Amino acid sequence: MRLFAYSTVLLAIGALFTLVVFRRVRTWSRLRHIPGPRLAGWSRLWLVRQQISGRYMLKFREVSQRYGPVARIGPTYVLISSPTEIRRIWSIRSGYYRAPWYEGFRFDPNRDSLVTTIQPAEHSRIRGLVIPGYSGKRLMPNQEQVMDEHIQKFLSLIERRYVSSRTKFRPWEMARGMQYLTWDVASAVEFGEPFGFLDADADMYDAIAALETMVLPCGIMALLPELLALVKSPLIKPLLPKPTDSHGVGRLLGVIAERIEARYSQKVHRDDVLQVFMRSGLSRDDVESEALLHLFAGSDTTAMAARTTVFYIATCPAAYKRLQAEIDGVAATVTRPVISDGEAKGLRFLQACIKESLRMWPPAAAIAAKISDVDDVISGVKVPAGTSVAVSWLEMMRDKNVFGEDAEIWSPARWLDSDPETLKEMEATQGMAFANGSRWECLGKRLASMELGKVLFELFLRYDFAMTNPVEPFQWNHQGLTMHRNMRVTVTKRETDRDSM
Ligand code: HEM
Repeated sequence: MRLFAYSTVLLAIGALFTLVVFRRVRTWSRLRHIPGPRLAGWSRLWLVRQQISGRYMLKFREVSQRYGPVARIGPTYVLISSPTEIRRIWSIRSGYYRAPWYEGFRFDPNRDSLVTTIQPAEHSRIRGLVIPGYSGKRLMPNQEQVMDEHIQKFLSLIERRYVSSRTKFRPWEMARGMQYLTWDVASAVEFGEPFGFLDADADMYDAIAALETMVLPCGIMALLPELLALVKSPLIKPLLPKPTDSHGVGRLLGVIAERIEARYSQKVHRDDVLQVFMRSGLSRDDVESEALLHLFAGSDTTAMAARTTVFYIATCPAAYKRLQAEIDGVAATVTRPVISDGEAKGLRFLQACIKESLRMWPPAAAIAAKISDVDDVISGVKVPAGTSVAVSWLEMMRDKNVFGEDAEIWSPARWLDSDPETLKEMEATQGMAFANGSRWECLGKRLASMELGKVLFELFLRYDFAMTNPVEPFQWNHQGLTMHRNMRVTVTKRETDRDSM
């Protein structure tokens, strides 16, 4: 009897093992014609390892260079790098939609926001409802005014605390410093009231740091949906941050929940983004998700773009001089105390510096997998339906066929002296930094561009910037979004101290 029981168990284990092996081989063979790292074809653990390394943007580039424009990076994942093919796949009528990868980035594992909504019809419906909030029209006070107030606060903070001279050395940690600005702008635009990071000159409740640590688990859940299912389970859910926690993300969520509750119970009325979302016809749960997305999607991306631009300018003397000459040329005639958005947009070299920085290091360079229900041919390679198609951002943005032999170099002048045909191709490729022309085109592009133009103009008008530690100017970690640490900058006043340092 016992022998019978043992052999039944052994048989069951054997059958299960055979089934697993059979399914693995079947999955592997669907993309066996596509080259890539060997382990990647068999297991998602290769991708998980890249995610954990905090460097996958670089690794993806290496893979594209080694294996070509279509490379296999997972049992059901391919990585593509051709700018024209990426634009085609992301275009509105391509038939591609978001892969389940996006679901790993839900704020609440049981609820979607616009950015995690996969089904195209549902995505279009929500997008249509939130667009008025992002357009910034008819909001009071207008978003430019709100932004100007915060930029003034930001400049006054630098002036008070972070200007160095020969007798004072007060380096500025630009990574966090820029985040305080963008988080306060985003919250003020959304709720009519900032979180107060600039006033505190601190990461209030350690919320930004806590959020940064959450990106890695989200990235892993995006690759392993089984884990997402576990997180939804009653076993794990109680361990997740709650709005009642006194620190970190929990506290931040608590502040946001209080603000939303005050609005719904009509204790407060303001004509801001939140109010527009509430009037849009979204359910209260959806308003909460979209409010979080508005904050999270815009703050760190914009901060990252701003500090990368300062870094590139500070390390390129030719561009530095040209930018300062452009700024000085208009300084006496532009709107004070903060340049207007229209005026900043008219400064061609300033805009070229921003564009070039977004090209060299696109802030939202995630796996961003898209999927199709029909077979496709990408760069001449057959890609079966149901394959998740990821983007090799650096390889695309540094494509020599588009940007020329010096594609590897940060050179804003390329945006001013290229012929119209080349420029058109460059614009279309670089525009992918905001997913331009796609059904997922960034809804915050207007706000981000306004903030970048204004803040960079005002910073370079007043100050000189040098990386405090040129040997290791910063540390960084890439989890789809690049997070900088210890990006210490020496800020000096242009008029007085420039020549004496
Ligand atoms: C330099 C700054 C920014 C960059 C580079 C950027 C980039 C992007 C990219 C590439 C996407 C497409 C994501 C995908 O589908 O995989 C996206 C989507 C989105 N962005 Fe931005 N973004 C920036 C700033 C902002 C700001 C300031 C906001 C909010 C105020 C914002 C809100 C959104 C939203 C809501 C979406 C989702 C659109 C949709 O699914 O239809 N972004 N962004």
